[in-house]
Amino acid sequence: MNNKASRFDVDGKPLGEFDVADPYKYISGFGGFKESEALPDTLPVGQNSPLNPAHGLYTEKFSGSAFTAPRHENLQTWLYRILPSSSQPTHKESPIQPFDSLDSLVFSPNQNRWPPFPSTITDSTEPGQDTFPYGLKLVCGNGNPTTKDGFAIYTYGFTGDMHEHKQAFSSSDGDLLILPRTGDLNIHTELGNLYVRPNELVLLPRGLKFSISSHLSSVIPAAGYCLELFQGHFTLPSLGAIGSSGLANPRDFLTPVASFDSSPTPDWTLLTKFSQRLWLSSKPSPTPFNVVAWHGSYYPYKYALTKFSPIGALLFDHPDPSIFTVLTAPATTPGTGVVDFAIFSERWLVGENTFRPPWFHRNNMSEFMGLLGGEYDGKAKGFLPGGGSLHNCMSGHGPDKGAFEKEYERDTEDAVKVGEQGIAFMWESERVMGVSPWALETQEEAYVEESWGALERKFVMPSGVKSSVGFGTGKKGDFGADF
Ligand SMILES: O=C(O)Cc1cc(O)ccc1O
Ligand SMILES: [Fe+2]
Repeated sequence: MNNKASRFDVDGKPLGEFDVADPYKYISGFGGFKESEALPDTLPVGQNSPLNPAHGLYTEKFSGSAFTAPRHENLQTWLYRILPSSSQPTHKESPIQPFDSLDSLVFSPNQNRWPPFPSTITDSTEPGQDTFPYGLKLVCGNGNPTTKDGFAIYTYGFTGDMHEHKQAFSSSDGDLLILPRTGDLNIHTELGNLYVRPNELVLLPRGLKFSISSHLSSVIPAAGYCLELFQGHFTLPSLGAIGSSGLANPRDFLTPVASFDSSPTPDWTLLTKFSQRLWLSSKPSPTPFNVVAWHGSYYPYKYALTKFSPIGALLFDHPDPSIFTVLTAPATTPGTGVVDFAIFSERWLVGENTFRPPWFHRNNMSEFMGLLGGEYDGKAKGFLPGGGSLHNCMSGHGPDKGAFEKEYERDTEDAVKVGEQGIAFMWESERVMGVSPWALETQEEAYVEESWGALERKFVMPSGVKSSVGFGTGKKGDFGADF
């Protein structure tokens, strides 16, 4: 495995000179019970809510599921903190509302493609209104956070520093899955700190307060993709016949260790996304990053996509993209995702007598795709790093003419390495996706025509066969069944 695909600026040039080592410590492993304490002897022994918690801390429960959820889906964490969340100031609705409403989504059978999304989203010049929460822009989705139903897909871009402005953000609407494309994310959370680079994912669960800065933002804006999951949580896919390892291996998921700020000064602003609206703390709050120790099963994590171990066809035919599933958020229909997250990363294509790029297809599931760098082997032209595409339920798509012709003319069976320069990803859903008015305006009008309009007929009728085999005029007596 190499890490060539690790870092790119907005034009796709490697960013090596800005490389910074991840300064934080993590606990490894996907899911399950974890514990961490920033001060020794903080976690209670043999119980959760002792009469007098260590060091004069308060006990607070933080849950990601109903108390009564089945054990394997039950997500609860105990926090031992300097002050509980209830002591933080109440909220008032923000005069600035950065989040476009899901009520205005437009549903269309047409295919969509976007050129690179802008890396500066907010045009506000007010101090503090150029940070991550203000830089989220709704692209598409389906659902409603008040009924914990569905998801939303955003592009983001920001230059402001939440740490500097002492802003802590949380979404009560859902879990945030962030894929940075440019700019490292230095993230402080209630449960500890994460350093997330392009080609890594970070999952910040519903309700977790966090603050993001990007040390590169003075050079280039931090930009990327974000999915907010209103319904359930992501989990690793079952591997079935693959066996017990491969794809995203559980040990490569990293959760931060506890880390806290003991400052009593009330100089923080709490920003809360609640029912698609932004709320601000009614008065300055002391830091929410005051959790000294925690234990439980509800926490943030990060994962380097370059650690994904792809599994594929070794002899012939192109398999379904579900073999590249990193994480899945299960729907109620068994085997189906509210959102499946798949990646097309560095891998060898080896199929013999096989059209190796994706086939032409139209699917029951709807597919949003993005590109974190380089090229996607399914497209020759126009699908660019930082851009996106949406192929909704039953919308025909597949390789563009360039990719199709190149493969059709291939006269060698040599194995080919693809995905070395960057990773394409797909958020696939059982839901039909609606597109925001902003995204409709910024999409490329000529996408379909440019990609597939010039596909040539290659059909050759075998000699001696009538031109309407089996297909009559429909008029009386002409059923066409005369071949
Ligand atoms: O549309 C796409 O490019 C995504 C995709 C990839 C693939 O290998 C098979 C099916 C599919 O939808
Ligand atoms: Fe597809």
